[in-house]
Amino acid sequence: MTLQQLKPISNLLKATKFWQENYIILREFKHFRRIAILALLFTFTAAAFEGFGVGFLLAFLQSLTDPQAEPIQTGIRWVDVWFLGINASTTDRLYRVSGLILLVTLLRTGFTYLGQVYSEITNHSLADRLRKRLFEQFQAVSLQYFAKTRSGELVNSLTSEINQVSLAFGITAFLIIRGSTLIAYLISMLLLSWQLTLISVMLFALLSAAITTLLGRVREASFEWTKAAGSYASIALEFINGIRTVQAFATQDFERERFYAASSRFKKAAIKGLAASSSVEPLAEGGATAILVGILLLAFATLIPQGQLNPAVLLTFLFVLFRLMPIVRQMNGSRAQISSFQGPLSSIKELLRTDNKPYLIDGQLQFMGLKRAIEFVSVDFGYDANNLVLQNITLTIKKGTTTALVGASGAGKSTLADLIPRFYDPTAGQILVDGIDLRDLKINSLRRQLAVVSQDTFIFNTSVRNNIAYGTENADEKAILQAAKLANAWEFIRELPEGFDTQLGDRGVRLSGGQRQRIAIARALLRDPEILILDEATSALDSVSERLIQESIEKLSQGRTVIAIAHRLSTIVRADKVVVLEAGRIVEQGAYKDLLEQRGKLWKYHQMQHELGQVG
Ligand SMILES: Nc1ncnc2c1ncn2[C@@H]1O[C@H](COP(=O)(O)OP(=O)(O)OP(=O)(O)O)[C@@H](O)[C@H]1O
Repeated sequence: MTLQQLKPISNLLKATKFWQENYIILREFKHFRRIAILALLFTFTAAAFEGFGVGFLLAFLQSLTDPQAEPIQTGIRWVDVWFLGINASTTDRLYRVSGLILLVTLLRTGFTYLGQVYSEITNHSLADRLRKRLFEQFQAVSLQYFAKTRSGELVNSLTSEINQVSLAFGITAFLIIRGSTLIAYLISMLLLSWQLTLISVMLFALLSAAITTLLGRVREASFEWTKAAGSYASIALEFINGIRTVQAFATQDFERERFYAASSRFKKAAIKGLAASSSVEPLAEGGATAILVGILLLAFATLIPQGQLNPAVLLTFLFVLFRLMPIVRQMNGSRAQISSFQGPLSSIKELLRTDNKPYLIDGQLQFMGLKRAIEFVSVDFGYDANNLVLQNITLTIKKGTTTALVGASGAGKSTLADLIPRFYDPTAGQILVDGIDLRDLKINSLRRQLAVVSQDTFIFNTSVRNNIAYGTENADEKAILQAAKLANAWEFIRELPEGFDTQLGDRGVRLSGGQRQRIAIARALLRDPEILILDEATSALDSVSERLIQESIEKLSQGRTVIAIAHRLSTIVRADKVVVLEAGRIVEQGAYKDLLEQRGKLWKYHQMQHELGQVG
């Protein structure tokens, strides 16, 4: 069967509610559909052999219990003569049929094995695709999304929830595998005795209805469980990330309460979920045993005395029923498990949705470098629509100049700077680069010409060398060394146990604030950006580090267009333009000297800072 011939089947599938609800995940199967189809083919072949096995078993039992009766035949002459040995002696027939049973069993187990392996491959390929899709999603959404979402929940989704979703699909595959065996058995049962089959099916249907009601509760409990797990992960991550603050503020008791409460909520939700899902199997098992006993009694009381059933058929029927019962039980257990994965499933589906998240739409034009100026034209911005953080910003930043942003904490300096690399888009107004709207430029072509040096530079868990070369392709050793020297970082790198090869971050050496900043400066120097965004450190450094950093920042700033979130008087004095922000509005802008002469906001600000002995 070619993939083209499967089209009608896939169209039928797409019309189902199951497809529509899970479309966002199911469409991933197209990337490994051949493997998925092979898994199904192997599974169905194994089921077919299961059916043949039952037929041969009946032939065997009949030859054993009633050797005089007409041997069971398939109607295919050569099969009946050669394999079933209808013309041979009873003993010979028994040998041949036993051989057939053995052969069919071997083939069945072989195909079952292949079916399982291929469905596992399908399953893990799905998890892999989903992880990568989520990664792409997180890369594509605007930073605004992350400002509103708890990172612990996102980490939980990327790790544990994805696994649960892939497990849910693994179990679905298992249900298909077991379901096809079940069908093979049902067909065999119908051929053996339609009366007994009818009664069994009716009783099992009743049992299944009872289980379905129970599954509703399992599903509900699973949503609570997912919520509790996400919230726990979030609190745990916050606790680990904030451990220094927790200890410094002696808030261990407060954090303990929060952590314990989250952990207990998690425990309670998990117990509730597991209690609900675990009640399914015992119910299924008890019910199935009762059904089996009922059928036995019925057969002995009516069908056998009336001659409608011979003992060989009853024995085979019972054999099939015995084989069938664990399958029904496992299938019900699996249904319970799938229900308990509804929470993670819907959370992953929610994360994959693209219609309810903010995205930065990439532009078409290549940024070829700044020629004249960056202009803000009546720019408004708010992290949410009804709360503007920047209002009516009109500002020109000329190429090659340094612009210092000054203002009280929370005035909007960082937010204004964040609009230039398009971390966020303006809510109203425009930002123009040489007359072209920032939104029309290819984001990466713009960002490649830009470096941000900030006080909270992220140091990756890798070597010093890789940390400096981060974001610069094909950086050679000489250039890295030169950048480190210019950034005044070489002095301390040289002292590290393995120099440039020393591992930094979690697994290695921890750097001081000033050292981190010098790594950031070296990183920016190597990148050689045209536009530099400088978020000066507010934290006080010792005078030596301060001077070293100051010096390297001056080197870094030479010949570039610099936007500095300025806390140091030296930066403000050197700036070509000073922009004073107050509650998201520009209240003054101009040359430092001119503004001081005007005795306006900057002057007042300056006076105040002088009294405190600082500028920032
Ligand atoms: N991710 C965010 N989500 C929502 N609001 C934010 C976010 N980041 C900043 N804000 C808010 O925007 C306003 C401006 O913040 P911003 O960080 O730009 O100020 P700032 O002048 O740089 O302050 P500081 O000097 O303290 O860094 C503040 O009221 C702040 O609460």
